[in-house]
Amino acid sequence: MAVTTTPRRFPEGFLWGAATAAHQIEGSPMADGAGPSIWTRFAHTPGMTVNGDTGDVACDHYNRWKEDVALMASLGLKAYRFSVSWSRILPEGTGRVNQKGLDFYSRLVDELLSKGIEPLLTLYHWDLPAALDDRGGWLNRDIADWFAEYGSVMYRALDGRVKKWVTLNEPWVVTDGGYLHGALAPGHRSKYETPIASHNLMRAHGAAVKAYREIGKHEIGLVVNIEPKYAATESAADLAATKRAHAYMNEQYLDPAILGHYPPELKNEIFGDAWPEWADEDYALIKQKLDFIGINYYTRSVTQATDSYPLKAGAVRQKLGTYTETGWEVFPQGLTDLLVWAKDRYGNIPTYITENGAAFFDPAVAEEGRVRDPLRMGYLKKHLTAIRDAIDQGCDIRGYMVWSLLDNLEWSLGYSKRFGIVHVNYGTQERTPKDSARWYSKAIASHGASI
Ligand SMILES: N=[N+]=NCCCCNC(=O)[C@@H]1[C@H]2[C@H](O)[C@@H](O)[C@H](O)[C@@H](CO)[C@@H]12
Repeated sequence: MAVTTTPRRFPEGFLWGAATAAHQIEGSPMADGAGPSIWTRFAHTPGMTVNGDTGDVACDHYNRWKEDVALMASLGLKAYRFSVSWSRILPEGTGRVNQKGLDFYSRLVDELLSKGIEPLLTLYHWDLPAALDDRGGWLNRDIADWFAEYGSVMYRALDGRVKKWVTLNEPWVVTDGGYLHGALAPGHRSKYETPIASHNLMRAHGAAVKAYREIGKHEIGLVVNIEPKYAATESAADLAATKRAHAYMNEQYLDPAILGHYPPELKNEIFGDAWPEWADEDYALIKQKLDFIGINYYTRSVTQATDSYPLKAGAVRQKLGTYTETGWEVFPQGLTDLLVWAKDRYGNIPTYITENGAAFFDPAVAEEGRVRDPLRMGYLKKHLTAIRDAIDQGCDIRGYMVWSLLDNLEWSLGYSKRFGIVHVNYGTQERTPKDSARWYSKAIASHGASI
């Protein structure tokens, strides 16, 4: 008997797109009256990035935005997730608006819409205006008002043309990288600053959502990077470490945003006396109704007890695992597990996979103009299948944004890691769609049936 398999189709209206971030692709950080960001400063500080790489040129998207939108259209993208550089809009972070900065994003949005590509706009993707960092940045409680002011400028300018807004990209990485371990801008290393920065990020998120409800008429959400933690053994120590790691990365941001409280492990088992007592009005500000959440998924972590500070937990490399160029295990089942966990904990809020992708060593562009990246194609296939499985288990997944459209500046790792489905020759700025881009185009055109 012939076995008929229904095509692995995705829900009607599933939003197929790709994601980038301002500082990673735009270049020209100081053009047209923009102010410096903490990443302009950090990357120009000797030793902070691989090879001293900076965002001064990047993918020159600030000048090539029109051709990049044409490229997105040629791939059949239905959506494009990008971020706005706060210091292009408000060079001092607050007060004076730089109209030329606003005009850049207005033109970009109009071009996207003219090609039938839906814009998803992230207000904050790590590039804080340096002028605000000089005033304490995420350590200054006033930043909730500064961020709401910036958001309001953007809402008034673009709401309606932009119908899906994101306040923050990955508050966990901003805090863990920028304030605890110092690998990311502004490069602090303080157990005491970390909870304060994290809490102010969430207060700012709440203030920006509140401001949106006054001005906007569409949708706004929060994007988090979460990563399933699996205990390395059933020992009490490893189980406790796994619980701490899960609370610290996966619950720390969605819990206050949606449930109105932090996981108790943060104070009781991780930060201790470094965890301040927060006022009730802070929790009320943070807990604002969200229209959607964005989940950025890259990998899992098999977790054991370690003497790491202050988490006392760490990942165990899997002997039989497959790893990407950034040292992350390829584990698509983790995405299914995580989406089901989020559905059960947070009430099946409409969810977008706002980032998913991998850096593999890509060959140079072949003479016939091809870039063969079978490992990336396999990664995308497996993770889209994992999303299908989560949908079959009742998760309300509305779309998928591959990270990333273009090879780009991988923060402190500079240009040494390539996540793009489109290859960028940084010398000539030539874009070459990789095999994974061709594969992704087919997946979009077939609503996932070709996966
Ligand atoms: N172990 N381990 N864990 C993996 C933890 C992942 C944390 N990094 C991210 O999620 C960043 C996100 C960022 O938005 C983008 O701007 C970055 O370019 C990508 C790629 O790095 C990802």
